[in-house]
Amino acid sequence: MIKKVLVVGAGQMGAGIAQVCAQAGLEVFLHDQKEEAVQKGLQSIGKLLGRAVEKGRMTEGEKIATQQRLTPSTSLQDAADCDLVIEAVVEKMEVKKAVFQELDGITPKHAILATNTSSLAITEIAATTKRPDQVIGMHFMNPVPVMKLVEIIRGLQTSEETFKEIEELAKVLGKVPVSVEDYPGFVSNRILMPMINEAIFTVYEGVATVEDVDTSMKLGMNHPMGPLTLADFIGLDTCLYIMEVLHEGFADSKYRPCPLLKQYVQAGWLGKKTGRGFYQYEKTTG
Ligand SMILES: CC(=O)CC(=O)SCCNC(=O)CCNC(=O)[C@H](O)C(C)(C)COP(=O)(O)OP(=O)(O)OC[C@H]1O[C@@H](n2cnc3c(N)ncnc32)[C@H](O)[C@@H]1OP(=O)(O)O
Ligand SMILES: NC(=O)C1=CN([C@@H]2O[C@H](COP(=O)(O)OP(=O)(O)OC[C@H]3O[C@@H](n4cnc5c(N)ncnc54)[C@H](OP(=O)(O)O)[C@@H]3O)[C@@H](O)[C@H]2O)C=CC1
Repeated sequence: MIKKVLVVGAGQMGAGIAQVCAQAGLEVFLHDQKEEAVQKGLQSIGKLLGRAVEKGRMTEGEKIATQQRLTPSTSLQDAADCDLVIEAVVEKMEVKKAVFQELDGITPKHAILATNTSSLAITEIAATTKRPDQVIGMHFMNPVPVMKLVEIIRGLQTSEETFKEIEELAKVLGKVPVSVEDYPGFVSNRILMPMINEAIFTVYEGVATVEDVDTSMKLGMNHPMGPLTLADFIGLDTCLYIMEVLHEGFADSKYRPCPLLKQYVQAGWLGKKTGRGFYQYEKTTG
């Protein structure tokens, strides 16, 4: 039974995951290397819980109880008595592997190690641990408190017991789980990211402006956000890493990342989180 969770990475995904876990009654550590990042994550959770109280979806008492279940962490040793770790650090294989190796040595034997990776191979991450049967993909969508879907990805070595526990947890969190096999980009990003990349190509080739591309998809296809607004929201670094995983994983040129996407990432224009991407933002979000 999963009661205590540590979330690694207090960025936009990690904070959202920590929030929904705490709201569901779990004890949660929110971990990042820097104290400042943890505090930023906790602040954003506090704001969203405040909004939930204003909207009448939660009482002030429930908000306080949720916040009391959230503990800041800057040491991975806090995972020593956790039943589950959900990793949400940057989308880079070598960084995730290092985190999983460290966690493997810290967490109790029964603990499940889950990754929120958008595209990377669960099988490869699992193979760096001594418990590959207890490693699994638990891919939440952004913004986590709002979006219902969780892709649950089995690595080649993932046990049925691990899969069932995580599937059950997703339901406890109020999410709808779908079962996905371990192929680059899984289902959601294999379909979404080439569309975003193509939208960037249309701007790169001068077919239309950023605004007109977004308007086409919003008003023409009823998408809630245009693809370039969505790319900024996801993070252009994350979009590029996912395209690179698809390109390399399928060895198919149809997944080549648009040069403009590469250039924006090189410039540090990562979207909403850095204040500039295809659009400009007030630099408030983390
Ligand atoms: C990259 C990956 O690996 C996978 C991914 O996640 S891909 C990204 C998937 N996500 C999407 O495609 C999101 C597409 N966009 C949307 O669905 C909507 O624009 C949206 C839900 C984000 C916002 O909805 P909206 O109607 O335009 O705006 P708004 O009315 O302000 O917000 C609707 C609700 O969402 C909440 N919300 C909006 N942004 C939020 C955020 N960043 N965090 C938490 N909650 C948020 C608002 O509080 C609001 O809730 P209430 O009405 O209950 O207060
Ligand atoms: N953005 C999205 O829409 C979605 C993203 N994902 C996936 O979630 C993961 C996180 O993405 P997102 O939240 O957007 O990214 P962010 O950049 O917002 O957050 C990542 C956080 O992890 C921290 N971090 C990096 N390395 C470590 C480490 N070794 N130990 C602890 N913390 C670390 C970063 O700190 P610092 O900045 O100091 O490096 C940062 O605070 C990625 O794998 C991404 O693919 C999944 C679904 C949707």
